[in-house]
Amino acid sequence: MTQPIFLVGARGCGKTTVGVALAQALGCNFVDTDHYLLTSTNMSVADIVAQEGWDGFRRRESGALQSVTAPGTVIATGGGMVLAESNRQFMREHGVVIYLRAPAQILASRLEAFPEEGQRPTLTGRPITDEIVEVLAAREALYNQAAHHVVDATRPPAEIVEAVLAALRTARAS
Ligand SMILES: Nc1ncnc2c1ncn2[C@@H]1O[C@H](COP(=O)(O)OP(=O)(O)OP(=O)(O)O)[C@@H](O)[C@H]1O
Ligand SMILES: O=C(O)C1=C[C@@H](O)[C@@H](O)[C@H](O)C1
Ligand SMILES: [Mg+2]
Repeated sequence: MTQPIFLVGARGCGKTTVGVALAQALGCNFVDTDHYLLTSTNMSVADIVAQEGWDGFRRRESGALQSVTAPGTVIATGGGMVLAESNRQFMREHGVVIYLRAPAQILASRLEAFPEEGQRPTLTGRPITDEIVEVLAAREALYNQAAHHVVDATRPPAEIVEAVLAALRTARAS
């Protein structure tokens, strides 16, 4: 697999968790746009948003997407990467895009257990578990638009990796 693989989906769907395991299974590199921003700016998402607002963060994450995209790489994107049409188009044109889909209730329970507030500051001013319902409703169509494949992300990570590998095999065979 030389084409980059982009994982998209809401906060807590497992892009980072699954991405690490998928890269290992494929013998690929792994990068995470949120982690790339953290190390390249030395600021958390919350720091960037406090200094530059969400618009500033969105500009930086679009830049991060371009910087990390390379052959033989699994790329975990930030939950809002799909908001920009240019990012959706870039991912579809440069690689295979996988949407890890899970319902709001499951996302909320994962985020409640591991909030990581520095990396997931509130998007709406409401508590993270409340806002996930409205954020998912607003973005579901964008995740679907961006994706070449949609994978059920409610299962354990190892099973999700298997489902992604199966989707990639199907795509290669057709
Ligand atoms: N398939 C899964 N089953 C159970 N728990 C999971 C699964 N995937 C991820 N988790 C847990 O949910 C939390 C969020 O996962 P992760 O950080 O991978 O999500 P993410 O999609 O990268 O979120 P973000 O968009 O905020 O970066 C973590 O604590 C992780 O251990
Ligand atoms: O869903 C979102 O808009 C976000 C998800 C995280 O991955 C981070 O990129 C940031 O907290 C924004
Ligand atoms: Mg992540």
